[in-house]
Amino acid sequence: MNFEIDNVDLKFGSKDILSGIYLKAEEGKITGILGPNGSGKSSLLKIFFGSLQPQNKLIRINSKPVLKPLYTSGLVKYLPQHSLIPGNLKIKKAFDFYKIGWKEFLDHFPKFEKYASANMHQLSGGEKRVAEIYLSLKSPAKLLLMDEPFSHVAPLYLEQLTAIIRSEKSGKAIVMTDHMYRHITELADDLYLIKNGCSRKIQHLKELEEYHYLNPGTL
Ligand SMILES: Nc1ncnc2c1ncn2[C@@H]1O[C@H](COP(=O)(O)OP(=O)(O)OP(=O)(O)O)[C@@H](O)[C@H]1O
Repeated sequence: MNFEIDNVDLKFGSKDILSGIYLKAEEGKITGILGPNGSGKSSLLKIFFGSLQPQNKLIRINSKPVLKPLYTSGLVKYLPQHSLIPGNLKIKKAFDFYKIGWKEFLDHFPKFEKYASANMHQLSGGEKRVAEIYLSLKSPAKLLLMDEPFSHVAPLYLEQLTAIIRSEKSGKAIVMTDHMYRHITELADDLYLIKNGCSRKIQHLKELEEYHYLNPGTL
């Protein structure tokens, strides 16, 4: 299955944010989006999901236009930049709600055993993010949109999560953006840079320096 978003024009008031953006996400691949602060990455994910209405856009699934918001299709899961799960919900309830096995989660992350009867707000920011990323990855969605998944996550958990991401990608199209660009460049099969309102498909990492996303000599 493949998902395309095309001709995205977004303005807030008189400010142009995105102009003629194109991005393709394919099943079995991780599509990375990089871009400076305020370049419109979160907005693009919201538009893809269907929760933000731009001035113009076209979404296609397997080359066929889709006019209804994608979230109504049941095919897409969106991990927002900020919290996904309410703080007053018990973590085990969240796993029940998503129909994801708590025991299987503990096999990966045994340190969470102590939170078996805790509310989400009792977890640290990074721990909460680990649980949210895991729930998103294990969801049956065909398109997974992840907005800055790695913020606040410590290196050991990051290693485990990237292994799970690699093992889950075969049946999904995963789109992710993060300022921890090395994680994105290592994971991504396809990479886009959003800058000055435009999207560019990156073929060689050196282009990230040429387009002034990274300082010369960073790579
Ligand atoms: N609801 C809104 N109303 C007005 N302007 C907005 C709104 N949402 C976002 N913006 C503006 O749109 C631009 C793009 O924001 P967006 O959050 O999509 O960027 P981003 O690339 O995800 O940024 P960051 O990397 O800092 O999270 C910013 O200039 C932001 O101030």
